[in-house]
Amino acid sequence: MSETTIAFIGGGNMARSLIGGLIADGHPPAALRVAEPDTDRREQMISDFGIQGFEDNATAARGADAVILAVKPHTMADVARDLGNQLRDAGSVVISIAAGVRTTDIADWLGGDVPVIRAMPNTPALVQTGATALFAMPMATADQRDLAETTMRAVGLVVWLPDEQQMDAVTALSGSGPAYFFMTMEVMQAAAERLGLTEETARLLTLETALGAARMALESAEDPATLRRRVTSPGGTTAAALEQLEHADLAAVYQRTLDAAAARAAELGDELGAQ
Ligand SMILES: NC(=O)C1=CN([C@@H]2O[C@H](COP(=O)(O)OP(=O)(O)OC[C@H]3O[C@@H](n4cnc5c(N)ncnc54)[C@H](O)[C@@H]3O)[C@@H](O)[C@H]2O)C=CC1
Ligand SMILES: O=C(O)[C@@H]1CCC=N1
Repeated sequence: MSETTIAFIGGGNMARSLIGGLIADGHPPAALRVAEPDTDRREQMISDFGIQGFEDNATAARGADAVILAVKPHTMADVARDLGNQLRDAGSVVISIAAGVRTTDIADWLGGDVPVIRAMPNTPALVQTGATALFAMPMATADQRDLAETTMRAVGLVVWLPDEQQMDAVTALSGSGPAYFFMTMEVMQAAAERLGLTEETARLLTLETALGAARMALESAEDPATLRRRVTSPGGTTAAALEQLEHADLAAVYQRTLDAAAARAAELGDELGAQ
């Protein structure tokens, strides 16, 4: 990737994943900046990645090609209001990764004519297998969209959304989604340990099975339902196992799971937009 200067405002979990993924993709650490008020976290980022760290948001953002707002949704209004004058004048591409917070609200907090791009990445960006959805305000230029896309593509898959409302569904699916798979791994490993495997054996087999299934589903021309049927011998072990998942109504559980996340994203947007 070219030496685009990217400033992260907020150096928490998601910024760390994006920064790690960008560096693994070859982005020069010297062209990455983070503004993080927590001294320990800031120093850790500087020593882990060799990037530039700042206590002050405006100093980090000054002259950057892209400014990624990576603070918690509730902190976004204050951060955007403080950076507004500077970002409006500098022409930096402003990308928010905050769940729920709408582009028009961010643009208002920034003080008006700023074409905000909203992104919903996920933490596997750290290992360059992230999945990011992007939405740009209509006033964003092709160059601004390109820069956002190139930045996020360096750490994984990118899709564009035609409608910002879909961002709540994306947040529920791929933004929060790694946590659902991690929880599945936790409980599968624990169940295998109760069946008598050692912790290490159960861990390795759980993780490799998850990776293998995801890779196979991605690379195969067949859909997951077909791949599932191929594991399931009639009267065999998988059939006995899947009967339990069907009994637990996994489809309903996942519908409620994604509904809850999407509803929370919409609620955050309403709550914070009223500020
Ligand atoms: N963690 C995840 O998997 C994902 C998170 N997001 C979004 O990314 C954003 C950040 O989330 P996380 O990294 O998980 O949170 P986090 O709490 O780990 O990071 C936020 C960071 O912002 C810093 N901060 C607080 N006030 C600040 C200020 N005024 N100026 C600059 N920095 C400030 C905090 O010290 C903290 O290090 C959120 O809006 C979240 O919705 C989006 C996709 C996935
Ligand atoms: O839990 C959250 O609110 C954030 C957004 C998506 C993943 N983590």
